[in-house]
Amino acid sequence: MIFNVQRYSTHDGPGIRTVVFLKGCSLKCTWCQNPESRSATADVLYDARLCSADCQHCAKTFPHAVSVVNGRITVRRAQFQAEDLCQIEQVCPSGALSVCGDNANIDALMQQILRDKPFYTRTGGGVTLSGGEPFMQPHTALNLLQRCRHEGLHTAVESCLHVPWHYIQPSLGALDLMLADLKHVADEPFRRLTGGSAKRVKDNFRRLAAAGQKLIVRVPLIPQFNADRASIRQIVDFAANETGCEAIHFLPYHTLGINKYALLGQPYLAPRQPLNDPDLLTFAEEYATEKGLCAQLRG
Ligand SMILES: C[S@@+](CC[C@H](N)C(=O)[O-])C[C@H]1O[C@@H](n2cnc3c(N)ncnc32)[C@H](O)[C@@H]1O
Ligand code: SF4
Ligand code: SF4
Repeated sequence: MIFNVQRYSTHDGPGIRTVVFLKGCSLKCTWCQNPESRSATADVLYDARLCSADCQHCAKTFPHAVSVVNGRITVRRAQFQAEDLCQIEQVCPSGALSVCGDNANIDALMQQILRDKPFYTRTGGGVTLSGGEPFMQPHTALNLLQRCRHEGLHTAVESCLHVPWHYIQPSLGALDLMLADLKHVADEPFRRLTGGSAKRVKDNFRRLAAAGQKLIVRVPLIPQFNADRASIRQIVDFAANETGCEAIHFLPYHTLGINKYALLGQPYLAPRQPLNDPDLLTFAEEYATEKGLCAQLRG
């Protein structure tokens, strides 16, 4: 199940890349820029700004999932049946209702990826799997990585590492670069704001180090979570001492995904202002450099 294929990306590994976004994640980070990636199945999105509420085709076709209350459309996303999903975009003339997520045909996906092979070759680029958490679909991830490797393409994965090791390990033989998040090293804040276990992530970092995996650590800097000097010190110390990474990238918190929560009918629980703390970013860069890491701020 994939939800997007993005061509000509330059932020998710070296060179020009195609990024394939897989659905499903075992974390629920409150700040996630891709909330539509988190469930493993297709999501119904409803954008009230595009709906005139006049036609009411949706309520007539899917009375079990859509009703009209005081002239306004009310969508109960969980009530849509699997067979409704392929009709939704035909039924709604304005695009207010749409479906996110599709069962990928790997052959068709590879054909699409290979169209840009000249760009990858010229720039040292390739293919990055992202999400969601790509390793939540371990067989699809392995299949795609092996096929890209067979075609001579550089391969990368963006992962939160919050999965059982045996979901990750088989892919390592076909993986050139792991871009792995180290969101926090302390269990309490990690559990509170992502719903997961920092220990599981740290254990997987140690296993990647033991396997000699080429690795870049990424740290999203999130206010009221880890965007403070004490947390940054702890994270950088772990990255420097236990991961064998070649670089660390800090990603300042942004709110670009905020509108997608409304489309999913979910509340946005993270801060509404992006991180704006140049001194903290300078501190993070300098502290990581002091610890022997190649540090970068990424937009
Ligand atoms: C959407 S995630 C997908 C990969 C994987 N699930 C993960 O979290 O590493 C891609 C990158 O975006 C970062 N990210 C997600 N939401 C963000 C936000 N609101 N601000 C800054 N970075 C964010 C993640 O930390 C991760 O490095
Ligand atoms: S079919 Fe689309 S435009 Fe028409 S009422 Fe339903 S959501 Fe609105
Ligand atoms: S791990 Fe990544 S995809 Fe999953 S919720 Fe967190 S930021 Fe989103």
